[in-house]
Amino acid sequence: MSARLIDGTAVARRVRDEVAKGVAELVAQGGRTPGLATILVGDDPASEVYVRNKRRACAAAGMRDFHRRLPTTARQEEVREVIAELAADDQVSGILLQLPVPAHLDSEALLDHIPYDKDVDGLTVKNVGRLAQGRPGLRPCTPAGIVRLLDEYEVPLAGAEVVVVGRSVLVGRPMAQLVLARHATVTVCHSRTKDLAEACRRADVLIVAAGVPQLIGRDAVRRGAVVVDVGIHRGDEGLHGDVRFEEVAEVASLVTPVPGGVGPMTIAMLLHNTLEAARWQQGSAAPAA
Ligand SMILES: NC(=O)C1=CN([C@@H]2O[C@H](COP(=O)(O)OP(=O)(O)OC[C@H]3O[C@@H](n4cnc5c(N)ncnc54)[C@H](OP(=O)(O)O)[C@@H]3O)[C@@H](O)[C@H]2O)C=CC1
Ligand SMILES: Nc1nc(=O)c2c([nH]1)NC[C@@H]1CN(c3ccc(C(=O)N[C@@H](CCC(=O)O)C(=O)O)cc3)C=[N+]21
Repeated sequence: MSARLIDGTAVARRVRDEVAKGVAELVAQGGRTPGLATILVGDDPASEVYVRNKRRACAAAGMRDFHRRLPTTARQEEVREVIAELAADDQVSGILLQLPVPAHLDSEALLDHIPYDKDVDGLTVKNVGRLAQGRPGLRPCTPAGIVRLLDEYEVPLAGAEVVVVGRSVLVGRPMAQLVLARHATVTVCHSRTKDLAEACRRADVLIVAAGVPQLIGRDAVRRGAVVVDVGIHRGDEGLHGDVRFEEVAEVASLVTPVPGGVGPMTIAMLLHNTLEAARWQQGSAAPAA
């Protein structure tokens, strides 16, 4: 392996320490303690793990932990009422509806009930629009965490060719917007892209969020490129991403591992967003781009 590893666990620890400091400062200045409310509908085991980790991290940073658990059978109105109650509670700075929700629920309609200044996932129409317009607002955690990782490793984005594989509302689209705001030349690939490997070979920075195990091999990576693997797949022998790590590490200059890459940053940025949201609600400016 010739690539250097991007250590997401280490950077995430730094971000979490910064947040803990920020929380203590806010409280020392007489502000309200930030609080994160997580909503989990149903009993998907992976979602349970994620939500548990988010809640722990939140408590470790000195924030209040609010949690609502609803059964798989919960009706749209029941979830909406829970969101409304949390929206009205000024101890709650951030509201996160864990996705996916059971298929009979309309997740877009539910997200729209989260006040935009408590939308720590950055998924409401208001924050998505703010990002698209290049205005300040709360940004989706995973792509924001990736930008932070690239900054920490001094990967230049201005003028760089960035290829994003995936166009989901949670990851691919906001990822493309964030690097565009940093003056990258952006290509977004998806399941209808004609020649994926060819498109990927353009990349100085290749960000893969397709949710397909082993999708990206060395034929899709230009020598010296930076490769960020967002995918998470739970196999018998542990976690894997969307990238064939061993072979890609032979040609890339920097690569994120799974686990220990993007995942820990997602949680760290959620805490960051919760602190920013609390400040915003208490009179500070909107979170900076
Ligand atoms: N590490 C972390 O913190 C996080 C990890 N994840 C993981 O990242 C992955 C992606 O998540 P998410 O964006 O929510 O997934 P979605 O399933 O919502 O989106 C996947 C995207 O990839 C595209 N795609 C699917 N197959 C191919 C293919 N063969 N070639 C090119 N593009 C393809 C789809 O295209 P189309 O639009 O045409 O269908 C779609 O745009 C998952 O493994 C998820 O578990 C997600 C969030 C956070
Ligand atoms: N509304 C919403 N917001 C999300 O941010 C969201 C979501 N729904 N649904 C699911 C995805 C997935 N996701 C991850 C978070 C942390 C790790 C993470 O911490 N991963 C560790 C490993 C953790 C483990 O061992 O399982 C790592 O990669 O090192 C991974 C994935 C957030 N998501």
